[in-house]
Amino acid sequence: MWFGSRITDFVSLHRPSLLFSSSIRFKIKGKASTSSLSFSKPKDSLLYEDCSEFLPWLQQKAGVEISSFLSVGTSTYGRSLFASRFIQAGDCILKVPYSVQIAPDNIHPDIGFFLSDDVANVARLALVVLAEQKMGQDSEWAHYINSLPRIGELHSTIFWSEDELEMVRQSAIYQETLAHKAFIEKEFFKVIPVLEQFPQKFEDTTLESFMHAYALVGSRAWGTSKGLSLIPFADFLNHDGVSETVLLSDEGKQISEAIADRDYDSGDQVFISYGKFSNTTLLLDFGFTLPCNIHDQVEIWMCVPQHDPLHTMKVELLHQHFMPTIKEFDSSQNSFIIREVRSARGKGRGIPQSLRAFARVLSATSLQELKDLATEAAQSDGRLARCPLKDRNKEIEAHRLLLSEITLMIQEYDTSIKSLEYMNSHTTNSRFALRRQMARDLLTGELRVLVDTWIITLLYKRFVGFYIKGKARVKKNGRWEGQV
Ligand SMILES: C[S@@+](CC[C@H](N)C(=O)[O-])C[C@H]1O[C@@H](n2cnc3c(N)ncnc32)[C@H](O)[C@@H]1O
Repeated sequence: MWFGSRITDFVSLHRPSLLFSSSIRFKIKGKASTSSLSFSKPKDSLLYEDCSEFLPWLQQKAGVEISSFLSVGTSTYGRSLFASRFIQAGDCILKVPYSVQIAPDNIHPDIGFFLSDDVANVARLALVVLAEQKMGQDSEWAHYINSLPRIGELHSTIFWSEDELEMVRQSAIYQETLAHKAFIEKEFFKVIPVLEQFPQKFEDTTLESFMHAYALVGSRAWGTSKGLSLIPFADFLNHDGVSETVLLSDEGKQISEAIADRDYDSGDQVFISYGKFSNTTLLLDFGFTLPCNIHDQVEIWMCVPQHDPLHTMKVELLHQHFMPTIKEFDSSQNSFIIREVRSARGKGRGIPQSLRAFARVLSATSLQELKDLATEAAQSDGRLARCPLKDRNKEIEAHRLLLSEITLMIQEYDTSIKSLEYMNSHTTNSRFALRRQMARDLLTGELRVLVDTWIITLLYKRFVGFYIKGKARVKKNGRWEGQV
């Protein structure tokens, strides 16, 4: 679906972990099949707060109408936008001019002068937020800045305590969180000279407040055609994993706008899609999870064991064929992302080819087999072990290795999820309870993907086994002989 040719660009909520991709675009695809997932809450469950001054303030600042369809309120997701009248699919529900968006170039030129080029846009925008916060009511953006979540109100795993993080140690998010925190810390050290140069603006800034501002930007700035921007009002829209509404950027008219993908009754909460994100991304970058996320995925680590007599040759072969290795851990380890398979016929993203290839290399027991794999790769497109092994028993062995790895992971995930149940089950700490629920959503989603993959791997292994039986049995003199 394409909403008019005058629209020049899609914009997407910025992903901090994709800091170096300047423009991230998400195409609108066919509607995903999760009709059971509905994010519209019953109207009486909404906690309306008086946010009625926000839109008139922004419209006055912009000098144009921004929306006649939406009003600002509060729901269980924090600040939210609601239909103030019936919305029909295709209606343009908001138009926010570039003039009332906050971009890195809003940074005061004197401050910008002292910033080194390698300070990324997220950090620059975080400095704008910090400077405006410091100005308090004197800020021209005070209405907006005051409406943003405060320290302690964000739930990205970068703000989780060590004990809380322990809940998700099983998931790739654990290492990603540590890496992301280290990255933000580096950005902080880069901007310290600027903070010291302008004490009147930044004297109270600490690593904690910088991280908060950084996470605010990361969870609500949009990658637009003019770079990264905070778009007041539009950033009150919450995420629905199956929504087809995205924020669009019209460079000609210098506005960002959103088109409703469905009908909404007056009073319904209106949603948008931040992108096709797994719970790992949602939790790390936005501080929330979906209970049943159709974009769930899991990272699986495979390694060539040190005790394998062909260890060195296998690692070398994998290197030669560009299998990425993670040097910080162990040069013989590889990580693979497994995504959910969405239909009984195996349509969608199941076991990645690279993972099967890795398992095939792993199952080799002689130098000759490795040489054969290298020759086969050289004779085809250069990629290693992309086709089933000619020796079916070897193919079965490769998938048996995969199965045992996945089985182990399933057991570990199961143990972690069970331990969440027993953990302070009567806790009165609502923040901990919320984070524990997020940990549960994350781990159960990843476990679901693992179980699906386990079934597919098992079926494949069985199928190859039947094939061998069929080949090996030969009818001689009217009688079946050979391997059964
Ligand atoms: C762009 S802001 C949306 C407005 C936000 N609710 C607020 O209070 O300002 C993104 C934040 O909204 C919240 N959020 C958005 N969609 C959500 C969802 N489906 N479930 C839970 N929280 C959500 C998360 O806290 C996220 O970091």
